[in-house]
Amino acid sequence: MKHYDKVTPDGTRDLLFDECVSREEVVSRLTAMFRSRGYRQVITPAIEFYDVFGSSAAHFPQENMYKLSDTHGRLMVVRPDCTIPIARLVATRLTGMPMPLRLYYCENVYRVEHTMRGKPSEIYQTGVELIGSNSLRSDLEIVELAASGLSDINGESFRIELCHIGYFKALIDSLDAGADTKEAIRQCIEQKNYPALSDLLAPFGDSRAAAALGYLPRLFGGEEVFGKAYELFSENGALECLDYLHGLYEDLRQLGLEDRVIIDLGLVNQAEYYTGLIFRGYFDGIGEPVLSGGRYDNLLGEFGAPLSATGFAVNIDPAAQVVGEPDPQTPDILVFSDERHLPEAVNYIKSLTENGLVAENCVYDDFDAAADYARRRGIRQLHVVDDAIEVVDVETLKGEGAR
Ligand SMILES: N[C@@H](Cc1c[nH]c[nH+]1)C(=O)O
Repeated sequence: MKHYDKVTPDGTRDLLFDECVSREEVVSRLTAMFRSRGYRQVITPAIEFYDVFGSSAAHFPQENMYKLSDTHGRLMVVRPDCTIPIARLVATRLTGMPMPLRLYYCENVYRVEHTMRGKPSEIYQTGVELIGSNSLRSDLEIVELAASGLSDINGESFRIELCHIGYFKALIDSLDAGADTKEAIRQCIEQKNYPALSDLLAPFGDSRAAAALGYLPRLFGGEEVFGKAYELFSENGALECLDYLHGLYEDLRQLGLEDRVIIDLGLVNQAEYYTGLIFRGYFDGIGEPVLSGGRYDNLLGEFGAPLSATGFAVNIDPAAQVVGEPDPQTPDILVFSDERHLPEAVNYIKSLTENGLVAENCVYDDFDAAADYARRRGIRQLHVVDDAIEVVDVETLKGEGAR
């Protein structure tokens, strides 16, 4: 029988020292920013009933969720997303609160990764949800907050791609095709698979919607994208969606974000709860998105509380790659004592740490072993607690009365 006792499950990994520090750094910068804008933290369980994710609307395909059963045999999932449990939480416990609600979270999500491309299944995210407002103001707040957060981590080296899913919906709804074909078209647009897309659209001849869908992956860039998109298709609600996105883009330009924000009308994410704005954030040199978000005005209604909402989540690990070399976490002092002075040594460590130093307790009984450990660990000072404190410089092993 094959044993799996020395490996971690597919898509997961252990994180060591510096990686933990970089993670914490990203989380603390972002969450401090969220709090400074009035967002408050919530924590939802890591496991939820399957029905939360898999009921009528089924925003996540069941094959992408980790499942287990509880003691009553009921089907559970390990949360694949934070936004859906927050919709459940708000709808069941917070509808009496003054709206809008500003919530943030910092949690792992788990998504089964079938591609075998080494993508993670366990994704640590921090994000915000602004619930109870359907105005442009709230989308502007959210996109600006995303930009401020990315800039706080990586200066000017980021970009945000913006889309309005309503434009795609207007096009696809104008096409006389079955649900499977529509989903196949969406996937080709998302993956910018031009040959397969034109094959799928060929049966629709010279329909304007089909022509616009074929062009969608190329509707990418700045202001000029709007001109082209209006020209390609403006019926069936498309005009209103483009106007909305255009207004938002103008406001972001006035905020000085013109060079950071890109319009990408081909951004047709899989998470089907988006109803309006969709956006993604990238860092220069990091291939995967570090941030994703958008407006979801129907999700809370599925839980019985018809409230509009918008938000985003940052994937911490790709973001942590850019925060720079963390502090090597070497203690300042190793504190050594003989057995008779153990309590004094413990108190001495406490007094050092109260003064902002990092002091480690030595577990060895003999001085040479302590000095050897300090050298290997890069600790420069060894403090020997006896009737008095003796300070020994580890590099030279010289000090007052060094032996
Ligand atoms: N939950 C989404 C991000 C999001 C937050 N709010 C809205 N969208 C994701 O993981 O991609």
